Amino acid sequence: MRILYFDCFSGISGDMAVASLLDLGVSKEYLLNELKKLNIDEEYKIDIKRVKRAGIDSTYFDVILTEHRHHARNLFDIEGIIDKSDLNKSVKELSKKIFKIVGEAEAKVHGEKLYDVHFHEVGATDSIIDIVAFSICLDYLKIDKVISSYINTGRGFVECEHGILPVPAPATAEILRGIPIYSDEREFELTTPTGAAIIKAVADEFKMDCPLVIKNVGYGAGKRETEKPNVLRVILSDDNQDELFLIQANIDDMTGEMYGYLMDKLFEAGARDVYYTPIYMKKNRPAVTLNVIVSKSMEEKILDIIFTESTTIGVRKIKIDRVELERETKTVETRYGDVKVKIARYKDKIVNIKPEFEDLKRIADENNIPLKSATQVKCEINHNL
Ligand SMILES: O=C([S-])c1cc(C(=O)S)c[n+]([C@@H]2O[C@H](COP(=O)(O)O)[C@@H](O)[C@H]2O)c1
Ligand code: NI
Repeated sequence: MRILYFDCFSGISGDMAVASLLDLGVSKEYLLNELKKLNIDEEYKIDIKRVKRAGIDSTYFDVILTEHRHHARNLFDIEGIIDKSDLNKSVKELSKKIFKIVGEAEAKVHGEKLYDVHFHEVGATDSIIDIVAFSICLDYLKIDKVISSYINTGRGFVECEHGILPVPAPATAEILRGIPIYSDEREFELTTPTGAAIIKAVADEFKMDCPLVIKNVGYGAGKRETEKPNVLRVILSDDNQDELFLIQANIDDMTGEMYGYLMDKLFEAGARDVYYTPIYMKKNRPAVTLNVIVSKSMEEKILDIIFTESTTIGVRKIKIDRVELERETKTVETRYGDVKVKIARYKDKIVNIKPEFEDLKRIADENNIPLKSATQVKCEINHNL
């Protein structure tokens, strides 16, 4: 599984997000060629260079506006530019999802209707390029899961076209509802509305202590130099090449509460799977087999938990092989909103299309409809794919 972890200890902005993915290895030429598909070349130039932030060599990405004409574009105009382009479907969907998050927050903060919000003068082109560039880079990396740290927003005040705003800026605060945030002593805006919308749109989870097998690390520079490194760090974790083991133990002397706790701990520590099977052991004792599937790099951490949190004094370890289908995750628009869908292929043919259960659950809750009805969007998904 390819996991991308966003380490937002100095926050996240649109520029930093794009820069971090370029630093991770996305082809610069590929990104620039894809961006041409937006057909707004005459409005901007792109500056990509290497800079140091508190001694860390990082990639810097900036959009320089070449026109001083004001493009007071609303969400409808921006969706039109994206839809008319030859960008691929996933890039279009993700770009529109991010823009909608920014638009909804601006609408809420300024008390306007979503499609009445005007993305501001300079902001429009800049945000279009940041958001679409990010979507192109993420699509290029073919990531299975995105995890983010808690978000450092910065603190103090920021001056922008509105005048002076508190940090996090009102739109940023609105976007980050429900997401864990914090700030340190730095009196700057570390997370911008665009950065917040990007992370909200793509992160499947927000957690600080995350087991990762580091394959590659990228650093995207923030605009200003601060004492602490003002960079967004991204970590690519890919344990697909890792050897896999099935660890088993037969246990007849634990309580149900202990089994529940043990399973939570094992998943948190990075087990690929944990399951219990009921068995009868020696002396006719009803008991349980603990089964844990784990990659070699996580094995020690998992054994530490088994031996401290269960009563077993030994385990069996079996090396296992897997046959995995090629898979990709797409976001599909439905009448109830966006749903993530996992598509699996066998010999180049689609053999399975599965909407994320969590998204169906959200649809059922938000629309106050039975889960059974939410699962009926499957037909719509097949049609819109
Ligand atoms: O232009 C507008 S409406 C605007 C609104 C807000 C609100 O919080 S409301 C904040 N800002 C500030 O503009 C810059 C640019 O942000 P990007 O996300 O476009 O990079 C940033 O300082 C925002 O806080 C602008
Ligand atoms: Ni605003």
